[in-house]
Amino acid sequence: MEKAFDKLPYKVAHKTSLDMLMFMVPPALQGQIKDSTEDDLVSTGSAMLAFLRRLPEFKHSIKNFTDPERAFYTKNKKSALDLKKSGNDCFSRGAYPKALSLYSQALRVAPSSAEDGGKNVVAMLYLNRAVVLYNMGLLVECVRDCNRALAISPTYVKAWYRRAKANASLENYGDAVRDMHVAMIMEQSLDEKRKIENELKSLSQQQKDTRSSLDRPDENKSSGTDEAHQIQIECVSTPNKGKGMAAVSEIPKASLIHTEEPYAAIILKEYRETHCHFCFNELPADMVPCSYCGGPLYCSQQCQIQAGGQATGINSNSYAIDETLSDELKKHIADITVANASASDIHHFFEHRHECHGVHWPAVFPPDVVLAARILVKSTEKKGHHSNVSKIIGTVGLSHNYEELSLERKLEFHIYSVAMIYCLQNSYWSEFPNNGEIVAKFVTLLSMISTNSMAIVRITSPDSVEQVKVGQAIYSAGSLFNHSCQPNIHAYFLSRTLYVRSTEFVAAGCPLEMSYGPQVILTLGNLPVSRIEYKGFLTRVVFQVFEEDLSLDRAVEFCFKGLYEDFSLDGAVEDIFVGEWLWVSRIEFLKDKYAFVCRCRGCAEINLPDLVLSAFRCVKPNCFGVVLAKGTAFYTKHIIENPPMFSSEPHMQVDKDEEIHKVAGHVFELTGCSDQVKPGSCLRCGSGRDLDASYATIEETGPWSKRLEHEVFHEELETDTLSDALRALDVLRSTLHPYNKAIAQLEDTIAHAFSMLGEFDLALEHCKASIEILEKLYGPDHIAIGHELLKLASIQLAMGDPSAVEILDRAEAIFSLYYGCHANTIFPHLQCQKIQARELAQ
Ligand SMILES: C[S@@+](CC[C@H](N)C(=O)[O-])C[C@H]1O[C@@H](n2cnc3c(N)ncnc32)[C@H](O)[C@@H]1O
Repeated sequence: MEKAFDKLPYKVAHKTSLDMLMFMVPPALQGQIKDSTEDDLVSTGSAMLAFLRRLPEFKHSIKNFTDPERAFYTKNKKSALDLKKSGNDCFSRGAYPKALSLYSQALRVAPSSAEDGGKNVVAMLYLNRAVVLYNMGLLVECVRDCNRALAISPTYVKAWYRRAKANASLENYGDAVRDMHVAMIMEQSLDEKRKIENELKSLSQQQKDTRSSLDRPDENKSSGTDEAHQIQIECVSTPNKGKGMAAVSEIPKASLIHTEEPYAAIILKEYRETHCHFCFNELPADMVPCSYCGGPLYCSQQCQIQAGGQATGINSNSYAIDETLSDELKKHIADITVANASASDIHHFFEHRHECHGVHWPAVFPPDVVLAARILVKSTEKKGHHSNVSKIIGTVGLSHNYEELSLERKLEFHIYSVAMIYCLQNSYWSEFPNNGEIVAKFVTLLSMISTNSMAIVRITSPDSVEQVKVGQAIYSAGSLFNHSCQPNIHAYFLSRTLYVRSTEFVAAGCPLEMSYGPQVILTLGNLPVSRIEYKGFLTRVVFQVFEEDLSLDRAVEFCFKGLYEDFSLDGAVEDIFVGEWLWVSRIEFLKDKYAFVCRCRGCAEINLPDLVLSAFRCVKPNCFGVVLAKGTAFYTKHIIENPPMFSSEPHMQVDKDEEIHKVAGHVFELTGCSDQVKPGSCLRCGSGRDLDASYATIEETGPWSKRLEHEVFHEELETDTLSDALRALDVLRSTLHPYNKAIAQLEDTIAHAFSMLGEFDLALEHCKASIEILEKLYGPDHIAIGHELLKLASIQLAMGDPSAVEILDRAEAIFSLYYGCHANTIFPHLQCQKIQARELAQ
C-alpha cells in the first residue's frame, strides 16, 4: 500500500505552525499552566488568550488557516479545465491510472456551477472519469460516475450511452437497454442516433438471450448484518475507576452486548486521501470529493450527503420529462437523475458543514481538535445558536484527567483552544464568544476527548489481518467502558458503528472491560513499537528484550545498531493486553496516553505472562523455573506487597495456579515471600544467573535475528542469514525462559523464511513452536492466536495438507468469538483459505 504519509499536503501539514508557538509561551505562563487544575482554567485560558491575541505569529497562522484563498483546494474553473486537459492527454495515450487521478483532482477544484462549451464541468469530469473506469474494467464504478454526471445533467447523452455500455458488460441487460434507449431518444444528430439504434438492437437481442437479474449497483452501504442484542448492561459506580459498565445478568461468551453510532467522528490525517471521511472505509476508484470545498473525500454520494458540506451534492438540474416516453423509461430517467439520497432521509447532524468554507484548518489541526469543534457545533446546533456555549460544553458529560496531563499537553490544549475559537468565529459564527471561560471549556472538552475517544480501525487489505487506525470517535455510552489488560469484551467497528461483544462468560454484576487499544504502532525496522514519546517507544523496544535495565542512551544505541535504521511510519495496530505488553510498558503507556494508573485485574495480580514474557531460564539443566530480570522482579514484589485494590469488585477467577507453580514452585503460596523474589535468582530452585552476562549473550544474537526479519520483510533472503538466525535461536533457547516471547518471535520469522524457500515441513515445525509459546502468553482463544493459526494454515495449504481445515475451523471459532457474524465481512481472507482447504480435503 502506498504510504499515506508520502502524500502531500498532509506530509508538510503534519506539524502546524501552532505547535511551534508552544516554545514562545513565556515561562511564567508555562508555570501557571503546568500546575493548573480544572478550577484554574478560566484564568489560564484568559492569560493564553491575552498572550496569543498580541502575537503576530498567531495572527498570521489564523489568517493562513481561515483564508479560503490559501486553502489546499481552492475552487477554480481554470485549474479544473487544465487538469481535465491533462487527463484527456493521458487517456489518449492509454495512461489510464494517471488520467483517473487527474480527473479526480479536477473534481476537487471544479466549481459546481462552472460551465465550458455550454456543459457543466463537473458532469463532464464525472463522464470522462467514467470512461477511464470503463477502460480499466471498473464497471460498477463507471456506472456510479455516469449516475453522478446524469444527476447534474439529465440530458447528457454520452453519460446515458456510457452507462448502457457498462451495464451491458455487467450483463445487466435490462438497464443497458433502457439506458441506450434514452440515449437514442435524446441524441440530436441523426447519424449518431442511427448508430445508437443499431447498438440498441443488438443489446435487445442480448437481453432476450440472457435474462439478467443483476441489481443496479447500490450506493447505499449497509453496515452489515443487523444482529439484535438482548443483553442488558448498566452503568455502575466502581471503587477506583469512576463510572463503568457491568453485566445486569449472566452474559454468555460471544454475545453482542452493545452497538452505537458515534456522537462525532473524524478521520486521521494519514488516511484523508485513502479512506472515506464519513464511513472510514477505503476509498474506491470513483471517490467523491465534497462538492463545495473539495477537501474531504467520500466513498459515495450517500456518505458525502450524510457528512454534509455547504452544498449537499444534490445539484440535479430539473429535467422536463418528454411525455411521449413510455412509463418505464420515465421512471428509469427519474430513478437515476434525481439524486439518490435526500436530506430528509438523514436524521443526523451534518458534521462537516461548519468546516466547509474552502479553508484548511479542518485538514491540518490535530484530529482531536477538529473533533472537539464538531462536538461543540453539534451540541450548539441541537440547542439553538443563542444558548450559552460554555454551558453546552459543560453538559457533554464525559470524564477527563486534565490534572494528570503533561505540561506539553496542557499547553497544546490551551493554544489549540484559542485557535479553534478564532477559526469558528471566521468560518462558522462570527458572534462565537471569545473569552477565558470559553477557552477553559474548550480545554476541558479536549481533555474529555483524550480520555474518552475511541480509535476506529480497518484491516489493511482483504488478504490481511493487519489493522490500521483510520479514525477517532466519541461514543456517548461506549466511553463508559473501563479498560482492562485482561479484557472480557471486545470492540470493533463496521462503517462508523461501534459493536461490543463478550469474549468470555461474564457473571451477573461483573465489570465489562475492554482493552484501550488498539494503539497505532510505529514500525522501527519491523519491530513494532508503541506510539508514545520518543523515550516511550524506545523504552518499549528495550523492555521487550531486556526490560528496563538499559539507560535511554544505551537503548538508542541498541535500537539503531544493526538494522533498525529502517524507520517507517506505517501504522499497524496493537492492543494493550497481558502477554503482549509487559506490565511496566502497559502501566507507563496508559499513564502517558490516558493519564491513569491501571487498576485492572491483569495488573493487580501475579500472572504467568508477566513473569515469563521476557524472563531468563534457570541455569540448572532440568529446572523449568523462571529467572526474573530487575523490572519484573520489582513489579512482582510490588504486587505481593500491595494486594489488589479492587478485591471488592467481582471478577472472573482465572485458574493460573498450575502454570505459575510450574515456573515458580511454591514461592507465591508462602507468606512474606517477597524476599525470595530477586533479580537473577530462579523462583523455583533459587539458583543464580549472571544477568549482565546473559544480556550480553542475547545482545550478540540481535543482529542475526534482525537481519533475517529485514530480509524476510523485503523478500530478499540470503543463504547465510537463515543459518545465522538458527544459531541465534539456539542461543535464545539456552538462555531465555522457554516461554519468553523473543523465542516465539524468532521462531515465527524463521517459519516465514522457510516458507519463502519452499521448505514447508520446517516452516510448519517453527510456526507450531511459535504458537505453542504464544498460547501460554495469550491463552488459547485469544484473537492473536487466531491470526497465528491463519499463518499456520497457509503453510499447510502450500503443502497440500488437508488438516488445514481443522486449523481454520479453530481460527474461525476464535474470530467468531471476537467478531460474531461479522468475522467473514471483516476478514474475507479467512473464507478464501477455508474454500481452498475444503477443496484439498475432497
Ligand atoms: C473512557 S473513561 C471510562 C469511564 C470513566 N470511568 C468514567 O467515570 O467516566 C476512561 C477513564 O476511566 C478510568 N479508568 C478506566 N479504566 C481504568 C483502569 N483499568 N484503571 C484505572 N482507571 C481506569 C480512568 O480515569 C480513565 O481515564
